[in-house]
Amino acid sequence: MPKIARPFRSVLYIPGSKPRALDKARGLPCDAIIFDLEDAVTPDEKVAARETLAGALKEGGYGKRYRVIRINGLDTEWGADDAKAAAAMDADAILLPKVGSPADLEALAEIVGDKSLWAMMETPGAMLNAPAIAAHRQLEAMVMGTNDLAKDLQTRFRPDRLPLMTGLGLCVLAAKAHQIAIIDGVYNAFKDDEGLKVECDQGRDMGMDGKTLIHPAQLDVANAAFSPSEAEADLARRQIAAFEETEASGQGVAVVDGKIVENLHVATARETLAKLEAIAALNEG
Ligand SMILES: CC(C)(COP(=O)(O)OP(=O)(O)OC[C@H]1O[C@@H](n2cnc3c(N)ncnc32)[C@H](O)[C@@H]1OP(=O)(O)O)[C@@H](O)C(=O)NCCC(=O)NCCSC(=O)C[C@H](O)C(=O)O
Ligand SMILES: [Mg+2]
Repeated sequence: MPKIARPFRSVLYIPGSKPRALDKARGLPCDAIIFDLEDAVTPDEKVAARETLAGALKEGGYGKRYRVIRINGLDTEWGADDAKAAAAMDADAILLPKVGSPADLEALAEIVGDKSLWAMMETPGAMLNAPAIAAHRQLEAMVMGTNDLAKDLQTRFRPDRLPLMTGLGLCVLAAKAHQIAIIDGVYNAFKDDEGLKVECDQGRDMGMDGKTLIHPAQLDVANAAFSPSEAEADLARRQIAAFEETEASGQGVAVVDGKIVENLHVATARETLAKLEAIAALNEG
């Protein structure tokens, strides 16, 4: 059973210092929002951003969008105060940047109590400690920080993300083993829909639940890429029907479109249809 079962196709970062963007998000088709107090906010705006964000969340209006607050690291001058303030705000989870080990999450839990936690996975150390981080009792999701990871690895940008693949793969494995959500990193060229689509499809194929985004123009591409397609839904329905028919006749394997269908394929087919229902429920009202 996943720790948190709901769509996270599109997870939009919004700088906590920008009232206009905070307001605009109330009407944007994103599954979740990360209200950012870290890298999107300049040092001289950090304290004011905390107040601005507290006001926006108090006002509400974010509907069914999952609300996550990214605080500054606990090793910075703002981190502890951010954590205390975030614990008192009306949000669903708190996201800690540059998590290196479960001890970092434990230090945050000491301040925020039993709040749900998310972890930015964005350092080489985090990649190597991914299984232990994913096992933390309060952790609901991992978010890939591919900019910081690329910086620490001293890689060059490549459309195929080859230099990041080991880290991405380790985090996907850890998240799946502990049944928590995993959200892919941002695509910086926010006007390049084509490139974004390629990266979303790659993340989806790896098993990511969705993509973090930096601009509203990226939402439609991510929502489409991480939703089951019509063809996938149709295949899922046909696989379930064929398998039930085969089972009724006392056999364990059906064939659809020339390929075998066993009970594990039916489990995947049911997950596909459940995901579509969850997306429809999110879009209602
Ligand atoms: C990238 C931007 C700086 C571009 O901003 P701007 O030039 O204002 O864009 P537009 O004029 O095209 O904006 C059009 C309208 O959309 C609103 N807007 C823009 N961005 C957002 C947003 N993220 N959420 C909600 N609304 C947004 C504008 O207010 C305009 O509204 P209106 O005037 O009413 O029409 C900007 O998009 C931006 O700041 N994006 C977020 C950047 C960010 O959050 N960065 C940090 C997260 S990424 C990260 O940290 C990576 C990770 O840690 C790693 O290591 O990889
Ligand atoms: Mg980062």
